[in-house]
Amino acid sequence: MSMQRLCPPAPSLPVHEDPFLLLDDPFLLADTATTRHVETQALAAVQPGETSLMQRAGHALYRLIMARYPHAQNIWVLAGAGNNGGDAIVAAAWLHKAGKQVHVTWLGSPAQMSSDTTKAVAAAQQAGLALHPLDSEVTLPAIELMIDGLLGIGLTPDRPVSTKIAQIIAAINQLPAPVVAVDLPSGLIADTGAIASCCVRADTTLTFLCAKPGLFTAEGRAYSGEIWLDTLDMALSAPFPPVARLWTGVLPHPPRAHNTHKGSFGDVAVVGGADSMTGAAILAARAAIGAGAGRVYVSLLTQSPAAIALDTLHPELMFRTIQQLDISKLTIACGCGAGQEVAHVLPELLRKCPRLLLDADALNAIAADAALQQLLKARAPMQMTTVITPHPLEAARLLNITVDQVQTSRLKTAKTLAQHFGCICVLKGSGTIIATPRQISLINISGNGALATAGTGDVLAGWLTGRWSAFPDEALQHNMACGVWQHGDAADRWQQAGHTGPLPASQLIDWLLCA
Ligand SMILES: NC(=O)C1=CN([C@@H]2O[C@H](COP(=O)(O)OP(=O)(O)OC[C@H]3O[C@@H](n4cnc5c(N)ncnc54)[C@H](OP(=O)(O)O)[C@@H]3O)[C@@H](O)[C@H]2O)[C@@H](O)CC1
Ligand SMILES: Nc1ncnc2c1ncn2[C@@H]1O[C@H](COP(=O)(O)OP(=O)(O)O)[C@@H](O)[C@H]1O
Ligand SMILES: [K+]
Repeated sequence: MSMQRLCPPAPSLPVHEDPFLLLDDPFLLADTATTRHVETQALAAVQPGETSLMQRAGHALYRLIMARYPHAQNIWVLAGAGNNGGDAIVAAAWLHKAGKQVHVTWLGSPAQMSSDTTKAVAAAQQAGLALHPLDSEVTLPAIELMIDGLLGIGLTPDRPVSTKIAQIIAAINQLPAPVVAVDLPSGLIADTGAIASCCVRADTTLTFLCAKPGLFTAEGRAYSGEIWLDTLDMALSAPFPPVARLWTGVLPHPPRAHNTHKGSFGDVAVVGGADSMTGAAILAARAAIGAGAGRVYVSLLTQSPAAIALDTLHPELMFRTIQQLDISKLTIACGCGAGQEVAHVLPELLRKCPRLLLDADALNAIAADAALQQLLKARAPMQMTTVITPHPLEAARLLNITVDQVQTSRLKTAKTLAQHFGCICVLKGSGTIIATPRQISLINISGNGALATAGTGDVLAGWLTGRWSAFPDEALQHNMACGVWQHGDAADRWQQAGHTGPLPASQLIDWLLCA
């Protein structure tokens, strides 16, 4: 069975430590250059008389449409001039043979067709299916389904979508009928998930041969809908390095053993909560205890005498000053609502804390101070481990680039930060990336816009720190990826329960705890 749904994923989590056998693992993601290599090899592997890759792709598309949209009778197929359009034309011919009312708008011309597209066009016409130029009117009474075969991996990323295609994309996005995208929603850049200038908003995307990272991060999730992969029955021999891997679940842990005690799960401190932002530190601390830490301390940075010294809803949290804590024995989350005060405590934390997660204001302080950057870089060689959890603006500040530059190259940005500072980088946002200096980057698949509300990042920081403290022997990248996945999964369950608005950060903790 070569077709499978990647997103939302099936509940099981296959963990592959060896990332070099592309196609054996549907969760490995390939960039366009690799996809083209795979395509070349796949084309060479097709024996004379066997169906071509385009025929397989078009037939897979037809099967998916018949399964997902069986009642759609009136179908508008938008076929571009390249092979993406060829795939759509093959599917259109099958749909026509199945008795559907199919209207094909084709932007290609006989003078500029690949040989596979030439065959697809000829076969469609032989089957009695007309291919209409753009200026002819769509005659379908009421369109029930659209097939977007305008642009695939051949989209030139550094040039805006042409006016003609942009107008078609605008028309598609205005119509109420669902859209099935061929390989990629047209306009989405396969390698990054950025959009060229406009993009088809698909309900379902069927991608071919290899899954592409752009479907899963940046704008990808918003434009791709449900994502399916068809490997076109290719069994390829040569290994290709993937660019990233999807992270789709949580690794199982044995239940807490009978003979454990609070000391078995480590101590966490949350350093943050400057004036008027104490809530951020409380959120992180509550999340840390929920994630499994044995004891959780809160070190508030506020100087206000009115600052809280007890969380009445979570009296298990202990309020201490940093001076009262033994930094060298703790797992610390620093930054949650920490304001500018954090710059004063960071040097000591960076020098002494063995397991340090840096978020928000801690990252902003480091971005603004070369000496702090040196201290951060010095940690890895001294066997001290760091996780940073920037959102795109914090990542931009750390690298002195723009948010747009971050969002148009999220995988590269996360890897650069991990390598530059010798840490694990959790680059937040839709399709959160978990990068390390050397391992393959992971893209988290869970989560949704309900998380776009203040404080959910503080909850993530605390949750990850709590997991780190409770499971110190688990491979850190996987540990952090599991925590990121749980955080997103809580928001997915919240939506599945029928909520449509934002998920308040304090409630997010409750949803994390009732997984
Ligand atoms: N590899 C695989 O796994 C397999 C690949 N297969 C399929 O082939 C697809 C790739 O086909 P492809 O190479 O022909 O490119 P494609 O996406 O049709 O785009 C080319 C067209 O887009 C146009 N164009 C480009 N940029 C533009 C812009 N900014 N604005 C406007 N136009 C722009 C460009 O025009 P030009 O640059 O020539 O002016 C040209 O007309 C792939 O996605 C998959 O569906 C399957 O059949 C089998 C397995
Ligand atoms: N649209 C979205 N899809 C998936 N995750 C999201 C989305 N918006 C926000 N999130 C997640 O919510 C959290 C927000 O963190 P952050 O921006 O630091 O917020 P704050 O600083 O207010 O706590 C991150 O984990 C981020 O990945
Ligand atoms: K497309």
